[in-house]
Amino acid sequence: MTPAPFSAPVELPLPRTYSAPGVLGRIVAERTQDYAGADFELGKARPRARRFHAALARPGLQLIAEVKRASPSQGAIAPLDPAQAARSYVCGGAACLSVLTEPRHFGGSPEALHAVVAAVTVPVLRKDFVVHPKMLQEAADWGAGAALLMVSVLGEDVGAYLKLAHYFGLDALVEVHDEAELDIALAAGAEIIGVNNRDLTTLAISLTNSPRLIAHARAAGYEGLLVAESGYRTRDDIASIREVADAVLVGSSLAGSGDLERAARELLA
Ligand SMILES: O=C(O)c1ccccc1NCC(=O)[C@H](O)[C@H](O)COP(=O)(O)O
Repeated sequence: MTPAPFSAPVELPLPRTYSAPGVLGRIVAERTQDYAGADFELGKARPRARRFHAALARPGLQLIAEVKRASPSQGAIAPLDPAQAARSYVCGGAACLSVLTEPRHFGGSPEALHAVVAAVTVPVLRKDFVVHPKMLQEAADWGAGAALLMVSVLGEDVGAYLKLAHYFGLDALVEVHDEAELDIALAAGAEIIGVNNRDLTTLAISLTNSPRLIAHARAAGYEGLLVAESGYRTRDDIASIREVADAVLVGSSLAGSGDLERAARELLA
């Protein structure tokens, strides 16, 4: 695929304190503190390879398999070796990988991302709670092909973060949970929208959320890629999004399965 040239001048999002209710609010406050006063210089624009986008745009439902060792909803999931987990997921048919880099609640780390990028050739998403421009620069420096941007955290600032992700050569998975957030993602020009079934303030999951909002996005004329996220455990679970989503992002059920390659293959069968 020909790299897309970067043209627009970047509107740098000013680091500021974001807030959110519940568990999400606690994590966002911690990540804001982690990056307070971070050393950040914009530097040069980097070419966009759009490999993450291309991998998800292939025909059929694509799998983004997540390297997830723990979570607020499950506690400890599995003491995965990131590189080994990544190789197993790819052998099981994953098109892309998602790697958590948040350390306190998800057992993630920059090292996990480095290890995965070195172990496989498929594009890798940096999964974190982006609250500072430095986090996108790090994602690019660490070899990720994409970063997560959450509308529930960034609100209208997601547009500026999206442009910055592109400036750094990254694709962005812009995550929404309800209609209002979807409208913000659409207005921001998101090329890839993820619909989370998990309400991150209560941690409750509803598998009807993704198909509902995916239908809503398509009805609004959205032609970008749509990813269903969270709570999927079985082939039956993904039946409702198989024909409507471009990809499904799965973490806990694969990571905790004991046989990651087989679990990924069986989910996609
Ligand atoms: O997974 C959690 O408990 C969680 C809690 C608070 C904020 C975010 C959280 N998860 C992040 C994710 O988006 C999921 O890791 C991802 O969608 C995969 O979900 P699952 O397959 O249900 O592990």
